[in-house]
Parts: sequence; structure tokens; C-alpha cells
Amino acid sequence: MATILDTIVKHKLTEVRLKKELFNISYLEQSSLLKRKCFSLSETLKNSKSGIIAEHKRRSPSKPSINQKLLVNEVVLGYQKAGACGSSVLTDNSFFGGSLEDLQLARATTDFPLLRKDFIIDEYQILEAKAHGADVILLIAAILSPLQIKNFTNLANQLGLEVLLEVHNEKELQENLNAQVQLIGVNNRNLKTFEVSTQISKELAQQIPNEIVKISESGLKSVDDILELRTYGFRGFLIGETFMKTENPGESAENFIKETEGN
Ligand SMILES: O=P(O)(O)OC[C@@H](O)[C@@H](O)c1c[nH]c2ccccc12
Repeated sequence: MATILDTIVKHKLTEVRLKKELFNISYLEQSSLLKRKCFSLSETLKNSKSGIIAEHKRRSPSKPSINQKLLVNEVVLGYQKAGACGSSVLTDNSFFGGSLEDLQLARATTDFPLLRKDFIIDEYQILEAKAHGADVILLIAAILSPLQIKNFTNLANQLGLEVLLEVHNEKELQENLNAQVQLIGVNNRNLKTFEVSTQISKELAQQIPNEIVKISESGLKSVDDILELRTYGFRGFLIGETFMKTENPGESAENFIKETEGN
């Protein structure tokens, strides 16, 4: 049976093919953002006490409405003021209600690391990420071959972007250990079944080499989750829903971050 991830990837392949027909590379090359020097998420995380990366997410396939009314620039500015290490901005429209305009608005309002959160399946999207103000791209091991991950990482690094490689099992991690990514994220949510458990982060942590920054992603709700995962070597924590489902995500992030720093 086709999983939601299969459906998203199928849709994405069509979306990117159509976009490449409409806008060729020279269209992206006009962006002044291509010349900017990126912020380093890995360095920011290494120097941070809290390690929180706060996400802007309106909806998801598992939650049809998380927060549809707030403006992206207000949310990410709130996150920066709260002391987050960076922000993740969903740019997939069909399944998450985000857009590249969201990323560009976030870039215009903040000066901290921004992750383009999308399903990257083509080099075009990497240039597009830089052209809209990203500092980091997400590569999802479940939808790419090790060769694609290597090639995409090379291109991203040439553009000055860092790569967060997302894995969900031992095989995905082991077969990509030589890809030269700066950050590895263990997704606590199984993108095929939506099941969430931090157990997988704990299991994979020790297999991630020390020079790569470890991030635990998804389903993180409490400060205790963070404190426990820190003992396994995680330096970064990607949190969306816990902040976005409140009326003031910036304020929620601020309280959360203060608590993690105090411990
Ligand atoms: O809202 P949460 O459960 O805190 O999760 C945030 C983030 O990890 C999640 O949105 C995510 C992780 N990997 C992804 C890949 C695509 C889309 C979304 C994601």
C-alpha cells in the first residue's frame, strides 16, 4: 500500500518538473539572496545551551490544522527573540500549507539560521532554497539514494548551505555516514505510519559520529524530553507542534527555552 510519504514524493516530482519548465535556473540566479553568506546552524548549536530549533508549521498530513492564522514573520521573529538557535520553515504547500514566500519573509525578518523544510528530490530545489534565504536544507534519507544524498550535499555545501540529513532507522544512517553532512537528525516520527517515539533517537545516537551535530526531531513536548535526550549526546531539538499549537508560539518557545537552560 502507498504510504503518505510515497504520495508526497509523487506529487513533489510533478511539482518540481512543472516548475523547472516554467522557471529555469537563470530565473533563480537573479535572486540577490544567492550572494549572502549563510548562518551556520551547526556552529550555533555547538555554542548553545538550549539547542532548540523552532518550527513554523501551519498544518501537516497528520494534523489538518495546527495554527493557520499567525503570520510567519511574527512567529519566527518571536522564536528568535525567545533565544532559539534557528527556525525551520515548511515550504511544502500541498501537504503542509507552507511556501517559499514564507521562507523569504522569515529571512527578511530574522538574522539567525533558517532551515528549508521540504521534500528535496532535485538539485533545482537546493538552488531555490538558497535563492529564498535558507541557510540549511533538509535531506530525507527515506526518499533519496546514498548517491543522491552525496551529490545534493556537495551542491549545497558549494552554495554555502549546511545539510541536515534526516534518518529514521539504522540502515538509513549507516549507508549515508560518508556523505559529509554537518547535521544528522533522527526523526522520532515514522513518516510512513506517523507513530512517534523518542526511542529511535536513543537507539541511533551512539552510531552518529561525534563530529556531526546530533538533532532529535518531532514529538518533543516537555523539557524532560530534552534533558533526557541530551544525555544521549543530542545538541539540537527540532520542535514544531508544541509551540505552534499555542496562541503565541514565540512566548511558548521562550518559556520552554528558559527552562531547558536552567537545567
Ligand atoms: O511538530 P513536531 O512533532 O514537533 O515536529 C517538527 C518536525 O520535526 C517535523 O515537522 C518534521 C520532521 N521531519 C519532517 C519532514 C518533512 C516535514 C516535516 C517534518
